[in-house]
Amino acid sequence: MRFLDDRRPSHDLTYDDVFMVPRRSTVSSRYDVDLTTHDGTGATLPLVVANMTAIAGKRMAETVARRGGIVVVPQDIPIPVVTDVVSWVKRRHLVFDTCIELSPTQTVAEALSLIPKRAHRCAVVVEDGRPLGVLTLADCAEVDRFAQARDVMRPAEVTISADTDPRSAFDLLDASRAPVAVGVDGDGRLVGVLTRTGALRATLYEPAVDSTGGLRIAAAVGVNGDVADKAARLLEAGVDCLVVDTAHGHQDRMLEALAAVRALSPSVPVAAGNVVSAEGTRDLIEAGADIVKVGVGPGAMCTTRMMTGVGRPQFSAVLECAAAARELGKHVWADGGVRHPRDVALALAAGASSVMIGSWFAGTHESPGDLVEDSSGRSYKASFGMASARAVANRTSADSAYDRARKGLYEEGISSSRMYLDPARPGVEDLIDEICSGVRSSCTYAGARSLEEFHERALVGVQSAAGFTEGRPLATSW
Ligand SMILES: NC(=O)C1=CN([C@@H]2O[C@H](COP(=O)(O)OP(=O)(O)OC[C@H]3O[C@@H](n4cnc5c(N)ncnc54)[C@H](OP(=O)(O)O)[C@@H]3O)[C@@H](O)[C@H]2O)C=CC1
Ligand SMILES: Nc1nc2c(ncn2[C@@H]2O[C@H](COP(=O)(O)O)[C@@H](O)[C@H]2O)c(=O)[nH]1
Ligand SMILES: [K+]
Repeated sequence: MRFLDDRRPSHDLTYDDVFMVPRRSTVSSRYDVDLTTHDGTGATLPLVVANMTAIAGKRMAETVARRGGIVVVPQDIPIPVVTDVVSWVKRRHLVFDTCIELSPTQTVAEALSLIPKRAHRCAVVVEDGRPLGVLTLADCAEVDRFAQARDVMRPAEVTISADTDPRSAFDLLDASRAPVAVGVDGDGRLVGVLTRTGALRATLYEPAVDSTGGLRIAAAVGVNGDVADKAARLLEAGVDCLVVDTAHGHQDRMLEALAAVRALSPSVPVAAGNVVSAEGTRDLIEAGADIVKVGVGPGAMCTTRMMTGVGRPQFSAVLECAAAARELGKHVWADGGVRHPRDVALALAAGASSVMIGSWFAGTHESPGDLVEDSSGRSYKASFGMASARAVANRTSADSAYDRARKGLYEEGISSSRMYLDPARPGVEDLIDEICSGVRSSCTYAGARSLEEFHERALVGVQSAAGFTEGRPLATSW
């Protein structure tokens, strides 16, 4: 990456402060751009979902890995639960979504509480593992809440073998009025469902899979307690990347935790953070990190900068840390503060191998929380930061009352935030589509076919607040 006219600014910058200048290009299609990251995580997209309890659950993990990204399960989840989640995610189908299954006698009331948990907006009525029909929200409208699924369901108009190629599935769905294709195995047992858009996506994205063909997933450990034991159990569970995470990553306890993890000789990459300086990056790499997580204070749920004055504008932090990591043959993830596809593109231009996203994905069907409606009928999910009073209370629930009270005094995150679903993009895959379109297009403007070429060719300038505002679209007239 170069600054325009080699004018490197004397002050630090964040994403909104910068823009990219188009360059002469030989890339004639956005589909010619390869978004694979080469940081050893095996992701085919440069997207990592942040280890936040309100965001990174098993449904998110399945959905994101199917499109090529990777989800980090938070350190606050008990390890036996993480073990179950890892094995569940690895058993998911690579094309079909896992769907909600209802027995024929379950009620419409139950269906209505379950269907909003899936972006494909339906459930499958199943008997002895075989699909009987499909139930959508429309089928449940104006029906007695105690009516049974078998009396309200519609027949599965498109039932296909789970090894049907996605392009044929797309054509079948396009020619029908069915909301989903129901996928079955050779014995006619339910495998999952596929929407028309899902079939399209299956032709465009490549799932992030391990050597045995299971979807990839990462998990985090903190720096407290017996880090080596927790890390060993997560590796045993089969995680594809281990993340050692604490607010202030450039501290002795982190360096000791990394040494303990490295002593296990993990065969998967180890990520660690957070830091915002070249010195911090080098120290973490020297202690054993393959990937350094960069970002102090940019997160949407984060109050660190207001509480402490500590942090660093994220674009400069990523640029400096990525350069330091590259000198040592290692990588950085740009963690936090990403709200638009442009922010992802700029972090990659600055040299990040991947971009970590939390809150943006909180307001989607796939985040773990229940969908709630506000007084005006808009749907949202509740979210919270991992250093918020809510998360600290959860993390310290086994401590004595005194210790909990002591720890409860330190809060650096928001405990309750409403993340509204975008009606046009209510699923995480809709957001991934939007991000990938933006980033592919950024790469072609820079004349790059890969993320490495993008970093090499990106030409970045500094803009005023008015420059940023000029780039925003206008919803109504002046
Ligand atoms: N990227 C960011 O800007 C930030 C991210 N977070 C996220 O919140 C989650 C919880 O992190 P964390 O609070 O580190 O929790 P941890 O459970 O990992 O605990 C951190 C430990 O380090 C000690 N510590 C020393 N200095 C600090 C410091 N400046 N901030 C916090 N702890 C410190 C604490 O001891 P003692 O309590 O005795 O001081 C505590 O025992 C993580 O997921 C982290 O990534 C949190 C804040 C900022
Ligand atoms: N200071 C705090 N930082 C937090 C907290 N919870 C999470 N985080 C950090 O934010 C990113 C995600 O950023 P986002 O803008 O995409 O939401 C996450 O990975 C952490 O580094 C918190 O409570 N306090
Ligand atoms: K913030």
